[in-house]
Amino acid sequence: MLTGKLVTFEGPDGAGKTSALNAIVAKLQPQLGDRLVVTREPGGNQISEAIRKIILDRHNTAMDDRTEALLYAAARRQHIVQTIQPALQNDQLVLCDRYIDSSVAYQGAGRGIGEQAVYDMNQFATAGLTADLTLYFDVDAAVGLNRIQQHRQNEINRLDVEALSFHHRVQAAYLRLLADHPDRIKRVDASQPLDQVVTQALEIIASQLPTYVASKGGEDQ
Ligand SMILES: Nc1ncnc2c1ncn2[C@@H]1O[C@H](COP(=O)(O)OP(=O)(O)OP(=O)(O)O)[C@@H](O)[C@H]1O
Ligand SMILES: Cc1cn([C@H]2C[C@H](O)[C@@H](COP(=O)(O)O)O2)c(=O)[nH]c1=O
Repeated sequence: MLTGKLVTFEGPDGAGKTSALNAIVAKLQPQLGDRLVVTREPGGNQISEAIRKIILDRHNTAMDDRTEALLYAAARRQHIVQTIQPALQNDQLVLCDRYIDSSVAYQGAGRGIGEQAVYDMNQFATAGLTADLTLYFDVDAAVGLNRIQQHRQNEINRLDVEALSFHHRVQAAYLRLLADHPDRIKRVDASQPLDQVVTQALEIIASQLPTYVASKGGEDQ
């Protein structure tokens, strides 16, 4: 039985997901210890990280859009089987940097393969494993890309260098997902300074998953 919880972090490139995730982990680690699992997509284990290298390599300009979608889904399948599922069976709280919504937004809308088609393909890959809670880091696509250009020049991948119109399609798809799944996806205002982003994200996690994370002023769990 999957008694743990899966929390996913989503948003446009440069929204600040990874920065916020690192700060959240620093705050939750003392409370949760081994009960906390932190991972990312594509990646999280040796096989999925190897697939990540192929997908994000800027030299792979010949990669077909459907090949890209299938590689993300393949990395996800391996990640679920090797990392996420065992942690959920072990009652752990899994914080995952990106998951299936990224595929729907980037491959479905960004590449134009079709959001429903990419979702359906991922149902095969995930066997229906859905996040319990998704934090959507909401920032304008241009602001996110600008942050990467200004501060993260050393880590620009094959998707980051796509045209602004691609990133706008991705952002629009995310906003549709947010509207369509109000129970699962919660908005974080990622245009705020990082410390405020982290506070808001932690408040949401505490309010949605009180058995894992004590809310501010509440008793430690
Ligand atoms: N709230 C913020 N305000 C200003 N800059 C920020 C904020 N959050 C993160 N940054 C900076 O923006 C850059 C991108 O942040 P980060 O890598 O956390 O984004 P990300 O959402 O994980 O991006 P990607 O999905 O492309 O990996 C980093 O240089 C980070 O220091
Ligand atoms: C999971 C997933 C990711 N992507 C894109 C989004 C980003 O541009 C990169 C991952 O890089 P990050 O620095 O780790 O955010 O991959 C995607 O297009 N589809 C997906 O399913």
